[in-house]
Amino acid sequence: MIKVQNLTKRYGSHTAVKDISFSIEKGEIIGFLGPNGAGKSTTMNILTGYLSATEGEVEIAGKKILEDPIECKKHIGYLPENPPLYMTFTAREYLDFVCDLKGINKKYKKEHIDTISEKVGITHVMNRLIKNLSKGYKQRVGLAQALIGDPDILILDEPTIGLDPRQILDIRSLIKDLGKEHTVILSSHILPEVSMVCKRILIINNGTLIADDTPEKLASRLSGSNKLLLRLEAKKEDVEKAFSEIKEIQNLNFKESQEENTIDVEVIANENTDIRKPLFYACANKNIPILTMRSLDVNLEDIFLHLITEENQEKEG
Ligand SMILES: Nc1ncnc2c1ncn2[C@@H]1O[C@H](COP(=O)(O)OP(=O)(O)OP(=O)(O)O)[C@@H](O)[C@H]1O
Repeated sequence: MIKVQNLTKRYGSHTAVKDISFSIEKGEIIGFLGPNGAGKSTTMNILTGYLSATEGEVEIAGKKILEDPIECKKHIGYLPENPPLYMTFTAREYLDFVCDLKGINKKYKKEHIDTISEKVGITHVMNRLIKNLSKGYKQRVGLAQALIGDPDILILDEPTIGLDPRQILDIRSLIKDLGKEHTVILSSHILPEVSMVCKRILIINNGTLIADDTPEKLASRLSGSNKLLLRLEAKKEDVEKAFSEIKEIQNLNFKESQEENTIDVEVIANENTDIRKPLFYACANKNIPILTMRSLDVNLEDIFLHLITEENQEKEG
């Protein structure tokens, strides 16, 4: 659906995006992450045809954006960081205007606007002036604007910035729903947001793509192992004895537990092994009750900081 090849963007002598390549298949929800100034907005603006690249190519649905910009733009709905809303218009007037800009047939305009406003939950504010809407509703109108013309790709730049916690939850769940019918690229520096909504993550730092993977794979790449936390009703020596036969275990870290007669143990196992069953049988053989067994996942924040620090250190090195 989207193919980016060797994309570079220079502003004068400053290179904002350096030789980035990736492709996105139909129906994917991609998180585009990076610290401030990393090059996210520049990349998005090139994908949407607002900026031209210094070098490299962008293909949308098989067409090159430089050769066929109008055809490419028909596939894209864009919600910029600051949605281009006209404050003195009502929501309906504004969406009507966007329909005209996008060349929607007059006959279907009303029906199209009604369908979209229902989808983004603004039906009851359609006749209110945009300037009088809350920030959350303004953002919904911005999303409705992006959906006009039924584009198959949605590019959303920091869609929850400046919203209150309730509005953030609402917009996130709306984006998740939209992801069922659209290919979505979501730029954000809010890590939980990306891990909640996206199946694949691209991380950009200093204009360079430093990661492109699922949140789970990024996590295991960071830890290089997998960790489980167990609470067992046993003594440390008995646990050590019970687990001594399991070859995949790299390390055991014992911790004091809050519950009487129990012990917490962090089990670190080899990468790509699932040792839950061997642990269960080892405990069952020694009559050790398992009170808790859970994965200790590395969170996205850890991954992000690790990759960015690693990259910056390599550069300095
Ligand atoms: N028009 C411009 N002229 C010169 N430099 C620019 C211009 N636009 C962006 N830059 C620079 O290019 C780099 C990348 O900027 P960009 O806005 O793409 O980053 P970003 O990842 O979107 O950051 P943020 O999260 O802060 O929006 C930054 O160093 C920025 O200062």
